[in-house]
Amino acid sequence: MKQVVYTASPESQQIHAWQLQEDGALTLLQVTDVAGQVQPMVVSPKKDFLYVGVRPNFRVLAFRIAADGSLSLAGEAPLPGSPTHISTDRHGNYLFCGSYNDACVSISPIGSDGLPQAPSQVISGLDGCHSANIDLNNQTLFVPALKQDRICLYQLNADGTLSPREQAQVTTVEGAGPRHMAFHPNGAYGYVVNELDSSVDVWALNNVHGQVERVQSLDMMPKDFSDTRWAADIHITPDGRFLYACDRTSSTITVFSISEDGSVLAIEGYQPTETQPRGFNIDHSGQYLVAAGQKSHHIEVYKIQERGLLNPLARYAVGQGPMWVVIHQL
Ligand SMILES: O=C1O[C@H](COP(=O)(O)O)[C@@H](O)[C@H](O)[C@H]1O
Repeated sequence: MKQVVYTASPESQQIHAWQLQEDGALTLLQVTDVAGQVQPMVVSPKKDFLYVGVRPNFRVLAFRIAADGSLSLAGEAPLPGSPTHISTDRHGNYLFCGSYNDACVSISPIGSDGLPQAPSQVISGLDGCHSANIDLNNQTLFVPALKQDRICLYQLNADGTLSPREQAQVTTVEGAGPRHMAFHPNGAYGYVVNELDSSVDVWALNNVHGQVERVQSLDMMPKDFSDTRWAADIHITPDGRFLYACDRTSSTITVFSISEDGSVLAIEGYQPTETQPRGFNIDHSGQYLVAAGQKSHHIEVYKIQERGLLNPLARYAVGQGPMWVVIHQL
């Protein structure tokens, strides 16, 4: 399996592209200098573009991905606010952007050429909007509004509009601060990391009443942790067996195992990692996890072991302030 790891370093305005070798080693392929602070990134479902949110001139850049994984700028489109998180629908027809500072989520059509266009709809009033996550059947967009302790639920309509679902939102524990989300591969459960209390919630996406419902909340920090909680990212292995979430104050990745049906999490361990891990990701084979240290200016590769525990392999200097990691299967 040939894979490329992309890291975004906004302070030095660079995207690093690394070949991920079969043994987990990284080889630098390309450094792309970008006119702007690069932050969230996502690979198109058709695997031909890397979309990158930049600031302070808020826009999405579309980089064409060559056969070896190297990038070339192909186009750009405006965004309605500072891009905190970008994603696409499952078919690559629409790009979603969540903006924390501008409290909105937007949808932008993606042309048949793969290039995103200007937003066709902007939904405001989402204080601390932190991500936009389409479910596996491409029907419901989950949008955590961190400062409102709620996750808004929108239906993605055939005409490319978003409208509130009949169940328009779910709420977290007060002060939790929902941030990022991962879906179980069976499509029945979603996992949300809460920034402000460093907890993880398990959401049943279609309970017996056809509703989204919280079925478990777990503290992701060790029992003796007493500092400020500041969680960031969450990812699941492709086989749905393990889940990972990171906390930036303690620079820790918490390892969870997942019950076979996806409904129950259990903590397996805590992995010390790069200083202030704001972003990480898991490779497509489910063997490696790559974490970025926003304050260490390094990324670190881990081998995923039995019970999901992490074995550090090597660390690599990247640009300044790395905070987003995407892994692309060529
Ligand atoms: O995690 C966080 O994210 C928000 C939004 O980030 P931004 O890069 O879109 O500005 C940030 O303001 C907050 O302080 C931080 O904890």
